[in-house]
Amino acid sequence: MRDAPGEIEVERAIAEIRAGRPIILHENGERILALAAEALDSFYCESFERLGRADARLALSGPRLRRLGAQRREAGAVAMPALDAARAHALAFDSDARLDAPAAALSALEECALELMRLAQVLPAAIIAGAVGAEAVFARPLEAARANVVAYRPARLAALRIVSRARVPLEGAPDSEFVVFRGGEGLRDQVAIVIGAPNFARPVNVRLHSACLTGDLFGSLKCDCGDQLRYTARFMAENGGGVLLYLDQEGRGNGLANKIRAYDLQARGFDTYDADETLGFDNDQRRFSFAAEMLKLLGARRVQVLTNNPEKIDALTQGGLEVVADQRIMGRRNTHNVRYLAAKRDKAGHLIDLDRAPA
Ligand SMILES: Nc1nc2c(ncn2[C@@H]2O[C@H](COP(=O)(O)OP(=O)(O)OP(=O)(O)O)[C@@H](O)[C@H]2O)c(=O)[nH]1
Ligand SMILES: [Zn+2]
Repeated sequence: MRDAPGEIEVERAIAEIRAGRPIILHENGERILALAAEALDSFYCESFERLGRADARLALSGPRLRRLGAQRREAGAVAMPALDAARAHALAFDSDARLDAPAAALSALEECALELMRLAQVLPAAIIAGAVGAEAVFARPLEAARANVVAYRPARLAALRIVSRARVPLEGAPDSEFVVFRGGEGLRDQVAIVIGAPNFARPVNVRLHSACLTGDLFGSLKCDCGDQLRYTARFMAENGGGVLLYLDQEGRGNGLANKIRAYDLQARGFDTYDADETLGFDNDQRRFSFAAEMLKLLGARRVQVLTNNPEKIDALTQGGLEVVADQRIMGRRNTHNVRYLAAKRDKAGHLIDLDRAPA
């Protein structure tokens, strides 16, 4: 299957944003320059100045504006008549900053710029300016149509497909097959691990597991992910098989760099959700509809879900699967992760009974 031109354009725009270069977004003849706020440095300040206009704005997400003390709950933009990297960075991600100018509503193109920042997994804050004359100052900036950005997430869902599969024996689950999907969410492939020989005519054990490099791979003590992952594989191997989805949603969909930024804030006293909000993110960026599609592509219809997260159960039901049971799955509790687990229980409604977590 070949990607549509609109998707290719957005993928290139995402690569430009991640590389810290400005792009042009356009719709109906209106054109704006957008640059990730975290990429603004003295070079870009001078370049924007050479454009010769004082119309630059800093677009910020709703959570970030709330953190800065704004009254409005929606995303908004602050005027940046003289582009100043220190001020822009403070407003975009400094944990102590307060709003120093009023925030105005975003235009549709500015909203679109923030959506691209999220897709690119940089901080959701963008420097915006009119694009007139941009070609003379920046080396051929990439252009993307707003309509293509709007269509991108649904197109990625519809494009979900299996690209390869092979048997990979795992410790504790030697009869396992890795099935790799393209599409869905994030910047990389998705993985389904079919463990044993699940009988799809009966309710199948499933787990939706969002990637956690620190916990899954390195055994970080800050979360319970690694334990949950390994427990799931063993449980499925010993209980009639199952399907373990490993989803490219590092840091609740914020990406690894932003998760580590959040960890730095947590080291300074913020809990997991306050840290994300300080960086401009909602409690949870993840959507799980593509995970339901992966399960259906593998033949699952009725499922027993291993999770403490009610949103995953709702997403599978909404995605057309019949959830016949759900089962709690706890990693070990320790002094480093107990606050994280309690925050998930208290602020996000996860069904966590800390007294029953093994120490
Ligand atoms: N942003 C952010 N992400 C985190 C933090 N700690 C862990 N994560 C991410 O949170 C996600 C946890 O995903 P899952 O293991 O699927 O867990 P869950 O949504 O808690 O649900 P269940 O484990 O199924 O109950 C992973 O993407 C981790 O990388 C944190 O402090 N901040
Ligand atoms: Zn983790």
